[in-house]
Formats: sequence, C-alpha cells, structure tokens
Amino acid sequence: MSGAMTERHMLGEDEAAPLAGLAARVRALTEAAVLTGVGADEARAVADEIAALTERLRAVRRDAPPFLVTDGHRMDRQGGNPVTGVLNPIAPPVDLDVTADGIVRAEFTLSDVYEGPPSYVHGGMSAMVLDQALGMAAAQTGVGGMTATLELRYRRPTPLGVPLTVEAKASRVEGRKIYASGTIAGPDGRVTVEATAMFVTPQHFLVHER
Ligand SMILES: CCCCCCCCCCCCCCCC(=O)SCCNC(=O)CCNC(=O)[C@H](O)C(C)(C)COP(=O)(O)OP(=O)(O)OC[C@H]1O[C@@H](n2cnc3c(N)ncnc32)[C@H](O)[C@@H]1OP(=O)(O)O
Repeated sequence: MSGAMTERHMLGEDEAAPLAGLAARVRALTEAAVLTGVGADEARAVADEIAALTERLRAVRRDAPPFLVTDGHRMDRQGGNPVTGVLNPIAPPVDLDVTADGIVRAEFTLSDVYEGPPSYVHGGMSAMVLDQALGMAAAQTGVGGMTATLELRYRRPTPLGVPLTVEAKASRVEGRKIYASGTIAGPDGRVTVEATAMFVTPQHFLVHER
C-alpha cells in the first residue's frame, strides 16, 4: 500500500481546483440524469454529447487517482476517495474534519442519487460514510489500518436532502488492532445509524513505515 502511495501524482491547489470543479459538474450531471424527465430523443442526444466529452477526458489518462497536497493536518488527501474525494463525482463529498481530541466529524447532505428505500438514504451509503469516518478516527491513533470488521445498527431511516452529521472516535488500540465507533444523526440530533469497527494495520505497512 505504501509503495502505491509514493507513486501517486500529487496535485497542488492550482491543479486540483479545476478538476474539483469538473467533478462538481459531473456530480450535478449525475443528479440531473437520475431525476430528468426529458423525452427519449433528448436523452439520446445528451448521451451522445456526454460520450464525446468522456473521450476528451480520456485523451490524457493517469494510471491511478492522484493525491492532493494538503496542509499536513488533513488525512483525506486521496482526491479520488468515494466518500471525501473532491475529484470524485460519486463522492457527496463528505468534508471530514478532525478535532484536537481525535473526533472525526462532518456535516453533509445526501441527494436523491443515494436513495435506498424511497425517500431515505441507502444503507450501504451510510456504511461507506461511517467506514471512512471510523477509519480516519483509527488513523488518528498512529498508523491506521484496513477495515477488518464493521458492524452497523440502523436505528431509524436516514433522510435524504437534509443536513446529517457523522461523528467517529477511536476507543482503544491493541497491538495492530484499532477499535473505533461512530454515528450518523439527522438534523434533529437523533441518531439514525450506529457503527463499531476494528481496523488492522497490515504487518508489511509497519515495515514500510520504519
Ligand atoms: C494500511 C493502513 C493505511 C491507513 C492510512 C490512513 C488513511 C486515512 C484514513 C482512511 C480511512 C479509510 C477507510 C476505509 C478503509 C477500507 O475500506 S479498507 C478496505 C476493506 N478492508 C479490506 O479489504 C481488508 C482485507 N483484509 C486484509 O487486508 C487483511 O485480512 C487484514 C485486515 C489487513 C489483516 O491481515 P493480517 O495483518 O495478515 O492479519 P493477521 O495477522 O491474520 O491477524 C492479525 C489479528 O487481527 C485479527 N483479524 C484479522 N482480520 C480479522 C477480521 N476480518 N475479523 C476479526 N479479526 C481479524 C486476527 O485474528 C489477528 O488477531 P490476533 O490473533 O493477533 O489476536
């Protein structure tokens, strides 16, 4: 894993900003595609235009998503991350912050693109947001690790289109195992999803870090 990290193209702010803008437009396009009511001919015409734009972007292709040059405090330097990545149109994106006492937190809103049961957030999407938040909380303890277990308790439906809060914190470290827990809450502060997870630092990653 660490080998792959060092080989990534690093994007400075000037390079990243227009690509983040591109991702934001594609994000809007995705929502428009899910909700559009245009007729068949217009849908085909737009699809052809999008295919042409896709080819323009493919003209210069990297081997892997680039990383962002960060200020050193942030852990979400993976621009292509599907939860936090500003370069990834499928990311909401969730802007996770870390407080001085190791709490990882963000406010975020999920659009209709993430619908599971009608008018509510897909449970897999909640799991993905929590996996990321708990993983970042685990990384606050030192090296961080790969998700070995992730247990979710869906207490009540999570609403779409309103501000949600995700919070996570590491609880303990036992050797290479890091335990963390967290929640997603609705705008009324009531918890909709609870999560606990164990992350394991791969042995080879510790060797690379020395
Ligand atoms: C790499 C670090 C970068 C971090 C940088 C931070 C970046 C900023 C934050 C990003 C946050 C991202 C958040 C998303 C994170 C993902 O999405 S990760 C992707 C999903 N997870 C995976 O694909 C993991 C796949 N599994 C594996 O790679 C390996 O099985 C693992 C988990 C690394 C463990 O492998 P291993 O080191 O060979 O483990 P092993 O020596 O067999 O076992 C060690 C101990 O853990 C226990 N254990 C291992 N696996 C399990 C399990 N699944 N269940 C229960 N116990 C287990 C063993 O029983 C053993 O316990 P003890 O006998 O010591 O008591």
